[in-house]
Amino acid sequence: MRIDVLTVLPGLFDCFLKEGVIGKAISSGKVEVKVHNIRDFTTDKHRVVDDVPYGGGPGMVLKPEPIFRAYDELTKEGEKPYVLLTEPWGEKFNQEMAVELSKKPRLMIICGRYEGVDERVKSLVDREVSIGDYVLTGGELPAMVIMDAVLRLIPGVLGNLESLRADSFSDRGLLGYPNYTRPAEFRGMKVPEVLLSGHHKKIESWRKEQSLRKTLERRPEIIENLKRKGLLTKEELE
Ligand SMILES: CC(C)N1CCN(Cc2ccc(Cn3ccc4ccc(-c5n[nH]c(N)c5C#N)cc43)cc2)CC1
Repeated sequence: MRIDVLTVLPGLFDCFLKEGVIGKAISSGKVEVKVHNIRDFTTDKHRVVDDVPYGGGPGMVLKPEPIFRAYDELTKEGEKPYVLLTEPWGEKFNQEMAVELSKKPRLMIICGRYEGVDERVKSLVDREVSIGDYVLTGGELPAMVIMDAVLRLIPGVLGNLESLRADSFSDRGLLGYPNYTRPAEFRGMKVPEVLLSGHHKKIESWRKEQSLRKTLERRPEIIENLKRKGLLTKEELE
């Protein structure tokens, strides 16, 4: 998969693209992520990317020309990307969308800033996406959240962890089971006996039960949604 990111703050992506699972996936060539500074697609001496809003109002708006120039330049060759725009009021990003996006061969993520982008930029956009009902200062962190959730689903990115994942709980949006590691007792708090038993079938069913119980307690709508889609097995429903 290739992802092109358009932003006026490219430096925000430096650590994200170098460290951890995502950093390894990029350095090993499993995925390609290119971050482009929208300013590099301006033509004036001052490299202006924003302007005051028509009709008045606070703040500045990202101009359409540099973004369109970037899009035209980056789509001259190769497959046309599926274009996302991060927006405070976009469609809510979730695991289902991450799975769908992970199947696209090429994505482009346009990161807004200031009061957002000129409305005409949306003629390039396939999906306006929000990562949640809270207000951030720009679209770069949402772009990293989206890329993280999508790229971890690309085969080979998680390495051997993929094969260890018996049932893709998290990929169905279920909350995770409790994790423990050594020591077996810490400040009087013991690791559940079943996890020390070495009985894999019992461990697996304990983890499944814990995940379903936690999801039912904290996010019952996820269970209802999976029920409606027939994505819960008979024993999971008991
Ligand atoms: C009247 C006047 C005082 N109001 C001022 C606030 N305006 C709304 C407003 C609010 C914030 C921003 C900052 N911003 C710029 C581009 C951009 C992209 C994504 C997000 C974003 N925030 N939260 C998410 N989940 C997001 C995602 N994905 C935020 C962004 C831009 C715009 C509404 C008008």
